[in-house]
Amino acid sequence: MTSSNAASTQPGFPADPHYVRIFDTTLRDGEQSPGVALNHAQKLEIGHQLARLGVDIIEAGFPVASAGDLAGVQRIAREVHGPVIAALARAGRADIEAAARGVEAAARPRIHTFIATSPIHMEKKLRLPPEAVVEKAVQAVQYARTFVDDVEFSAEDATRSDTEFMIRIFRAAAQAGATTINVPDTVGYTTPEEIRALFSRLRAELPEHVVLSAHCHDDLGMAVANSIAAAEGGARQIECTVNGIGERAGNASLEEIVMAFHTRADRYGLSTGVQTRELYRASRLVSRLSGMPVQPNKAVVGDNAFAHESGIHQDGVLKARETYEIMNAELVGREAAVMVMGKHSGRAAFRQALADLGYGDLSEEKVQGLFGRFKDLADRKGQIYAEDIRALADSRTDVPQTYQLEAFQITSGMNVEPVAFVRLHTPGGSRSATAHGDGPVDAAFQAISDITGVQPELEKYRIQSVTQGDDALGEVSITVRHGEQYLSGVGVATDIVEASARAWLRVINMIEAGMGKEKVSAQVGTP
Ligand SMILES: CC(=O)SCCNC(=O)CCNC(=O)[C@H](O)C(C)(C)COP(=O)(O)OP(=O)(O)OC[C@H]1O[C@@H](n2cnc3c(N)ncnc32)[C@H](O)[C@@H]1OP(=O)(O)O
Ligand SMILES: CC(C)C(=O)C(=O)O
Ligand SMILES: [Mg+2]
Repeated sequence: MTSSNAASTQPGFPADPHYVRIFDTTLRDGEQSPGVALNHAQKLEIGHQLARLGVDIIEAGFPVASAGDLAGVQRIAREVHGPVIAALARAGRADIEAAARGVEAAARPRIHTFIATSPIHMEKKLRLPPEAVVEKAVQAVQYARTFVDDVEFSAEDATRSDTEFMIRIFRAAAQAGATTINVPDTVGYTTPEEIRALFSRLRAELPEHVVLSAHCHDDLGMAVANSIAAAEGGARQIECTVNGIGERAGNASLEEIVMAFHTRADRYGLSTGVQTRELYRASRLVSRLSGMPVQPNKAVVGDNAFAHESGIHQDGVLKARETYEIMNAELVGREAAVMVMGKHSGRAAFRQALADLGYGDLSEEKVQGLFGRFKDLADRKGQIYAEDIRALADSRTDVPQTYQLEAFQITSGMNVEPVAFVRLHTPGGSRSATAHGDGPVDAAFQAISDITGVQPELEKYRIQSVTQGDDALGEVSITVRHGEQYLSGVGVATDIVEASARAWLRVINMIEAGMGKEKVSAQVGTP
């Protein structure tokens, strides 16, 4: 269990001492991601989604940065209802006035003012002695309080600052009227142990009425762990962004923090007001509007976060979802777990995939046969889509495999006569032939016919892609005439010449088996 915080009694916020406020800074720190610039309409769309999500505070921008930023903050303050609307300001009158103008229309406005407190920032960047920094901080908070009741003060680069100096400046800021004291790990330098201890100390040293806040960056990949550790130490506000976007490696990811508190309530005993079912929608929206894709293996919202490809995992999930899922996909607004079919998949998932596609009536023997072919295909193709499985299942019509394709090689190009080398497994053993043709497919047909001695006439030839992706399956459908007989066949493979050769071989095997009719249709899959 985490230490409690008597400061959670500020008006407008839940009084529960174990409630952690979510301060979303996607529109301010998130927008500071290199290359991201959101227009007003986009900011507003995200703002409305953040309100639906139930965040407590939206930091809408940094109004002194530009007239456009000010107008964007003003629009959110006017149109987004529910959360507190905050604006950022350096410790200076012009910034604070701009921030005040930005949030003046909000029902619950906040000014967030900051100044750096680490030796390197004070000396090299601000070029101010510590005394002057404290004075500027106090003046900034006091001036901000002349506009709004809710003022947040941040000590930029806090985690590289001297703790005693920080306590001093925080006490002064609280005395000047700051209601929230924020501790940014501006450069992502701290560790969970360090920040937990820092917050415990600050909680003990600072007046109870101020809320302590953590603002962590992800330079060492610890932003979420550090935010949670800060909460264990007494933070009751966490600053974060959707998808963890932000300066450099980004900020702490909102969805990960929220789901950590939710999933491990037994460990932390903390809660947030976030509607978890809106998380995925928020993630997609921010990704689309910011142009920053979400990595597939991203926790909670990545494409693979609820996908299973390994047979052992799939079998477990089919028997009981909880075997391999600690969260329910629906709880974060996603569709239920996805079974990705590939070379690591097992029979249980394959059987289920067949049943889902309407092939639940196949005998166990048929399923076993198809499973072997599925594995071969997966080895060659990687991911297997529903269409691939359908194509496999549809190819089950039994045609004696008198001839089987063993290997082929094509030479083709511009101003070169196409040549095909084909090797077949025949009743008399392996046999091969090389043939020329009008094109590579024609050459392959010719080589097969030379080996088998069966020479049907091609009546129709159609090719289409039956699956998605760079390695999609091509499906070739042919109709041939052999004497008075008409035969149709389909070949499926990742290589279109191979798909064509398989279709051709299929009809030849049908001819050999005396299956030719006036109109016969058959299908063939890979091997
Ligand atoms: C950790 C963070 O995320 S902080 C927020 C970072 N976000 C941004 O910077 C985005 C918006 N920024 C901007 O548009 C511009 O930088 C502005 C409008 C804020 C300032 O622009 P400029 O006046 O051209 O100043 P510039 O950016 O070159 O330098 C920053 C100045 O602010 C000073 N400064 C930095 N932080 C603070 C602070 N918290 N309080 C007071 N002054 C500060 C610097 O010392 C420097 O002052 P100097 O010009 O006297 O040396
Ligand atoms: C302005 C402050 C809160 C900040 O973004 C940081 O220090 O990272
Ligand atoms: Mg930041």
